[in-house]
Amino acid sequence: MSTPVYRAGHVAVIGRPNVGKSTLTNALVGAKVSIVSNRPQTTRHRLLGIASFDAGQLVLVDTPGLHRDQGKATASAMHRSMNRAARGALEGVDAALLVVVAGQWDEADEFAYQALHGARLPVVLVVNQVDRQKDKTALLPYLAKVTEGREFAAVHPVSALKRKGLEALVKDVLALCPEQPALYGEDEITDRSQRFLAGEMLREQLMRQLGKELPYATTVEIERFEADGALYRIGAVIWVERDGQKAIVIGKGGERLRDIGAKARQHMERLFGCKVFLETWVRVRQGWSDDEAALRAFGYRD
Ligand SMILES: Nc1nc2c(ncn2[C@@H]2O[C@H](COP(=O)(O)OP(=O)(O)OP(=O)(O)O)[C@@H](O)[C@H]2O)c(=O)[nH]1
Repeated sequence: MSTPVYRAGHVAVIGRPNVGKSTLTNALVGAKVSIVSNRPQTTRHRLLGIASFDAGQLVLVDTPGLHRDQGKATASAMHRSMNRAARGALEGVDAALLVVVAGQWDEADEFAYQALHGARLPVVLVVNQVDRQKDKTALLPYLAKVTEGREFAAVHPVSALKRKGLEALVKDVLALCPEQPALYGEDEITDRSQRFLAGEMLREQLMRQLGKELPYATTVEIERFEADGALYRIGAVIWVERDGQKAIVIGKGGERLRDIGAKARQHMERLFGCKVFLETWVRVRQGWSDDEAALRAFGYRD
């Protein structure tokens, strides 16, 4: 009897906001949550989660270079920069999951597809949220339309929320990964990595929601990270350099910071699988980026 093949690889999870990337990642990672972020990661990839199966391991990564700019680039400028950006961002990635919402295909979906295609990476189309489609007969024509003239290594209608269709998806994605041993241990979950991840999730929301307005010298420090039964109490400081920047992050009536915190908390709860009580403060520390001690405190130096 031949030994079963074990495959492992890095898989980019790409898609516009709210399509269900986090839900999908979490569903794939499953109960055996083994999120590791204290290992050095290439700056190009941000680790989302590690999904381990009998037949292999998928290291799910986000590739920040692939997100469409919030600004209004012209189509041609966008196309010019796209392939270059995609190639860089996707270095070391074995396959990509392009997540879309069943029944929808808009400009942002097309942008992501073109970027992935330009990088010559196998793209698996994940048609998510099929459970929300009332008219089940609409799925086939939709699939025919989106696959026409586009190349996908596989197409999988799924419901990340209801965990439907994931087994077949995993099988096809693993098939695109090289035969090699697991890249990470299955039980590397530690408070430290969760603490680190909490900071990353807040940082991600700052980037997403502030875009170009995000002051360059912004950093996140997790001051407090306590597990209180099934509740995590997390206190985070967002450091900026000037009062004006503080006002930008906080927004009118504190609305912006509230939105940023709410979304970050939602992601933390999903990834950690428990309730999170998140408190955030914006503090000003002048010239912190020049200050060696401050950089050390924020984890920028050993
Ligand atoms: N009905 C249904 N809802 C889903 C499914 N997948 C995700 N959702 C919901 O869609 C919303 C967005 O899901 P997320 O996983 O946060 O989406 P995301 O792509 O990670 O969003 P960003 O972080 O903003 O990019 C949440 O309310 C999810 O519960 C699904 O398969 N079915």
